[in-house]
Amino acid sequence: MTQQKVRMLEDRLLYEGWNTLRQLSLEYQHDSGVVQHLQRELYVKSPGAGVLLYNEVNDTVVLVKQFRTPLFYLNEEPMLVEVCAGLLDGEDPETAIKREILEETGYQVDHVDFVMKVFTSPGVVTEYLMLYTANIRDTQRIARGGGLVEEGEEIELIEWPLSLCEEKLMAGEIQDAKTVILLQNLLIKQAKTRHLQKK
Ligand SMILES: Nc1nc2c(ncn2[C@@H]2O[C@H](COP(=O)(O)OP(=O)(O)O[C@H]3O[C@H](CO)[C@@H](O)[C@H](O)[C@@H]3O)[C@@H](O)[C@H]2O)c(=O)[nH]1
Ligand SMILES: [Mg+2]
Repeated sequence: MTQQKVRMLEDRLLYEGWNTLRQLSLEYQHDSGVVQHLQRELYVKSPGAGVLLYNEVNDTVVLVKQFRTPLFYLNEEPMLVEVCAGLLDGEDPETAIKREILEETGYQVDHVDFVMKVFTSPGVVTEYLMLYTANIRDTQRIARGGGLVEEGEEIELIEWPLSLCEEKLMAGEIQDAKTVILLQNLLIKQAKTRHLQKK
């Protein structure tokens, strides 16, 4: 970017809690040369990581289901099915996601493959997610998982055949964006492999 296009006039703290709400005043220069004054609220939130756990032997995917407050607020079904994910908590993303996998699902995973970094809501929220896939086997499940009760977590494990995930994706029944991205990524990779094998 063109730092010269944008100049910070003020960065004001509106609220500091679990996350931080700020208000930026900016001077923004359009390509036409017109300079405009913008005020933008910003929810400053630490980054996270998410992982698609794929069991190649069973051809299944392990997902988590948990209560999500924003959906409750919107009067939507608040128990959301997602890939395992968590906040980085100051750790490097790979260490953080391996810890989350164990805490939430009970699987011990030594290797994860990086897929992509995505900004989850770039108009308002600073959050980005580091997304991974990991191959798991039944024998790697060394604990119950379920999340940290002392932090208010109650996580149900779900193991769905990949074919069922695909059906749900196509029916628009997977509502969490990081989960949609990772499932589509796996399905595209598998389709590409099949295509290459046919050649
Ligand atoms: N006290 C308090 N605790 C909170 C608050 N918000 C979240 N927590 C606690 O913070 C912990 C967060 O759990 P993680 O597993 O680390 O994160 P996550 O909620 O699964 O978030 C992941 O998915 C999100 C949704 O897609 C992502 O937004 C996030 O970056 C991350 O990837 C939970 O124990 C939750 O109760 C809050 O406002 N107050
Ligand atoms: Mg989590």
